[in-house]
Amino acid sequence: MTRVDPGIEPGDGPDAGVGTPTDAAAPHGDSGAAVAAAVAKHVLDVPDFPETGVTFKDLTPLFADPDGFRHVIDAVVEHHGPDSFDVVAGIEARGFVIAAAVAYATGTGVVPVRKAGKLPRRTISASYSLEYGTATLEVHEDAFHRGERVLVVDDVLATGGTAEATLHLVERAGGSVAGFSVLLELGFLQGRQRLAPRPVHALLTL
Ligand SMILES: O=P(O)(O)OC[C@H]1O[C@H](OP(=O)(O)OP(=O)(O)O)[C@H](O)[C@@H]1O
Ligand SMILES: Nc1ncnc2[nH]cnc12
Repeated sequence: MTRVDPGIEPGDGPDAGVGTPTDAAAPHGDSGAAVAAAVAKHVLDVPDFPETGVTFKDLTPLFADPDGFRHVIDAVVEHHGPDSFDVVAGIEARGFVIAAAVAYATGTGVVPVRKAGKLPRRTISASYSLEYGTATLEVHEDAFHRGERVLVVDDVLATGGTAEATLHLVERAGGSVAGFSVLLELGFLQGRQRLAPRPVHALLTL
């Protein structure tokens, strides 16, 4: 199946909400420069979203690009190697997209880590703050088997609040975090430090 490019270029239309290519002069990350460049190519910076002062990194063009998407999923799978985790936890919302593809490629399953109030059965929850506000994440209390090795995936690691809350949920639910994979890390926000000593794998670090 060939996807027709909608032909929208950064800078088309009114400025507000269009986005500009992210500034990654020498792209680097934990899977090497080529993978980092493949991510950077499809990231748009959206100023003042969702609130004034925040530059939002929009990865939806990366998900929509067939080569880009395949490239990043392959890089995550390759990094972790066979039999290094039992299940993939995807963080709502964009982490779901990555988790499903990684799980399919590795013959594992997906556990959704959801925003509060979305899961139908008994949950455990953890609240946290991020660049723009506070939120609560939940998993079903029986989401993980005891000792199950969990790969946690998301699109962006910024302050690390979201990932750290997920770490606590996995551990409280009886699992153990084998590692984190993100497509984009905002290194200046030092989220990685909050997750130490668990391994963090970022395809592009800005
Ligand atoms: O490292 P942190 O500072 O915690 O930020 C990272 C989180 O922020 C974004 O999600 P967001 O909370 O915007 O939710 P959404 O995916 O539902 O839009 C992103 O997808 C990560 O989950
Ligand atoms: N600047 C940002 N862009 C995209 N997702 C984010 N999550 C937290 N900060 C973010």
